[in-house]
Amino acid sequence: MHLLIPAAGMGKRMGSDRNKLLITLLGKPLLAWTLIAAENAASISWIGIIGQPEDRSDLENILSNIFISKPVQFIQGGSTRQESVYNGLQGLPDAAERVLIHDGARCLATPDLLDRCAAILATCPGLIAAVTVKDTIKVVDNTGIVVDTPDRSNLWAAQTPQGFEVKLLKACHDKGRDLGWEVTDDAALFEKCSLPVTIVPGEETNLKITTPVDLAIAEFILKSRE
Ligand SMILES: Nc1ccn([C@@H]2O[C@H](COP(=O)(O)OP(=O)(O)OP(=O)(O)O)[C@@H](O)[C@H]2O)c(=O)n1
Ligand SMILES: C[C@](O)(CO)[C@H](O)COP(=O)(O)O
Repeated sequence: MHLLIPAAGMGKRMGSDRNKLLITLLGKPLLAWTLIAAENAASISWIGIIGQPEDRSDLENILSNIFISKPVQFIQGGSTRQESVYNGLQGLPDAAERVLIHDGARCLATPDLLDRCAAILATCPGLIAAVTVKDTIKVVDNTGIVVDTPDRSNLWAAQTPQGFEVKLLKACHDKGRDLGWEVTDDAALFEKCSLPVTIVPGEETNLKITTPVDLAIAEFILKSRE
């Protein structure tokens, strides 16, 4: 299975002055943890790291300090996650029929989650790892008044990995670019094209490192795995 890792963001919400994936977490750059999970996932045979050119030497440095036995390709990122994944899809080898996409920032995902997604992707055109929402969610209008409380049993929080048939996802990205769709994940493009996206139970610990508090939680989770 081919794996694309979007790693070309900035980390504005982290308040960082450089790509947050280069921040050290328990002795290793954040992205190293994501790459180690990919290395340990038996189903993954090829890794595409989507990064910004200015981070290239730091990303190469990360690779030289961990053991990765699988072929790794660098692909230039774009100005949004959507654009980065678009570039990633163009950088896939021609032989890639299906692809998993996993955020570099979700560095706590386990190899088991990647392998489960890869196995299920053999049976469906698109999938998304997700977890049920624990809080009661409110819909609020622009004056700050609650207007709705959706039924929680239908709500899932999106994670990555997300996986797709490459031909279909490429067509969805092309359509999205033509029509000016702006989305935060690839499953949303599939949905907008009326293609089915299967839910795969994700992991509660598979958080996206977004703000400084996430770093502290991630460190706690990694320590508990030692
Ligand atoms: N132009 C971009 C923006 C984001 N990403 C990647 O997409 C994933 C999810 O994005 P997010 O957590 O929002 O990362 P940032 O864009 O870095 O964060 P922020 O929105 O706070 O700036 C991350 O692994 C990030 O590196 C990317 O490849 N290219
Ligand atoms: C793809 C994603 O990680 C799913 O939760 C997420 O949508 C990335 O973008 P966000 O803007 O940081 O939510």
